[in-house]
Amino acid sequence: MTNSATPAPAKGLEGIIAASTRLSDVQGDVGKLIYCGYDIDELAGKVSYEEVVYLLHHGHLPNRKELNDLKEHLAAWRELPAGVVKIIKALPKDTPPMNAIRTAISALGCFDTTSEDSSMDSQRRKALRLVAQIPTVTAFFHRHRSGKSIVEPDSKLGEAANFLYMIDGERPSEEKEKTLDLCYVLHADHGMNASTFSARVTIATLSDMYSAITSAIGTLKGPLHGGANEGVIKMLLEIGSLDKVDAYVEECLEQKKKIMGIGHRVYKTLDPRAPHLKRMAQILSAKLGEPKWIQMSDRIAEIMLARKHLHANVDFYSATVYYSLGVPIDLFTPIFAISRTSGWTAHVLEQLMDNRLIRPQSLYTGPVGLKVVPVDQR
Ligand SMILES: CC(=O)SCCNC(=O)CCNC(=O)[C@H](O)C(C)(C)COP(=O)(O)OP(=O)(O)OC[C@H]1O[C@@H](n2cnc3c(N)ncnc32)[C@H](O)[C@@H]1OP(=O)(O)O
Ligand SMILES: O=C([O-])CC(=O)C(=O)O
Repeated sequence: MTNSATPAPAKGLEGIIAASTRLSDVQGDVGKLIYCGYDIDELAGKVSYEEVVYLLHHGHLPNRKELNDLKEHLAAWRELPAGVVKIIKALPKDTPPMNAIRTAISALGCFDTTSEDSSMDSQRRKALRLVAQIPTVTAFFHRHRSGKSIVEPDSKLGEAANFLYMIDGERPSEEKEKTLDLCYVLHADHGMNASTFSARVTIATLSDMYSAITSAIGTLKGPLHGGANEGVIKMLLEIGSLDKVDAYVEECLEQKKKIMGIGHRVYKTLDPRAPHLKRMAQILSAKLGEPKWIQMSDRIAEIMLARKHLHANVDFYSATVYYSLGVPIDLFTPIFAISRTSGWTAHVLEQLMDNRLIRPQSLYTGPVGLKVVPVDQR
């Protein structure tokens, strides 16, 4: 129901506070990101991804025993039901990995006999099990589509190392493992971003954990959200060299085409995750003898700041990090999803602890008072 006093909607829900959360605070005006009280700059390099998973799921950093228990659970829960492996192997090899992951996570719900158990103990178990299983799903699909045999998870390896092991079939170097671990830390949670909002909307109907995470994966996939990291590297490859950057960006601006990895709904200054990713990208690309990716990125960022007052976001430099690690381009967004599963599941648990259906209003702008004309007279 609307009338002339109804306020216009905030397009894209910009500026609307849709939920309270103790999980993360995105301070867009000053470019700060806080996880449960800790500044991302304080966490980066000091804690592992597993510690962040614990922080998000429990609200405090784990002590040694709590961390060891969490790692044991994660390692024990990585395996997939045979039925889900069968589904993954039946998927077309050329389907985008994000579609395969979305389907497999949904299928996991069908094979979990506790899927509809809404007790908080069961929800917590499912949350952590999904954090453990999404890397396996991703790696199994990748091996399947590459025509290679599946590599079973190695319970002796941590989350980052095990994922790299499952996709490559060999244990990663310490540098590779540490780099991916820090990427996971940086991507774990981010306030009421679109995919987290999807997860919360889904669980708020008292649906199940698998449905909520399936919704989130489908939302993260888009190029305006998590899918932008793949767009960034495709753009860099298309441009090809530093001397072609200016003309490329100018043409995009003229044609009102978006530059991937630039701009953010909340940050009006630099995304605080970007400098960490840029540092990693600089080190890795220099080692590979390919500094051009970072030089091109820097030039794009410089032009976009000068011309549009827009800054680089998390996806801008993560693209060069993953590319330099040798990760296939269409696994960039899945890596984001793997890490963000910790945040999504934490938000689902938080929503369930103080739930109310999420159901905003819409402003009707269509015609009124129409009369039905019989079908053959239309
Ligand atoms: C993990 C993440 O999700 S981080 C974001 C990842 N997404 C991307 O990197 C995709 C590129 N960026 C964008 O599309 C946007 O900046 C978003 C989606 C991130 C934020 O969008 P919004 O807050 O809705 O801003 P909106 O799209 O309305 O843009 C506002 C203005 O800035 C411009 N703009 C915003 N981002 C860009 C960009 N990347 N390239 C060129 N222009 C841009 C728009 O064209 C628009 O200009 P106009 O007012 O002259 O028409
Ligand atoms: O918060 C957002 O809108 C997007 C983002 O940076 C994220 O999800 O990490």
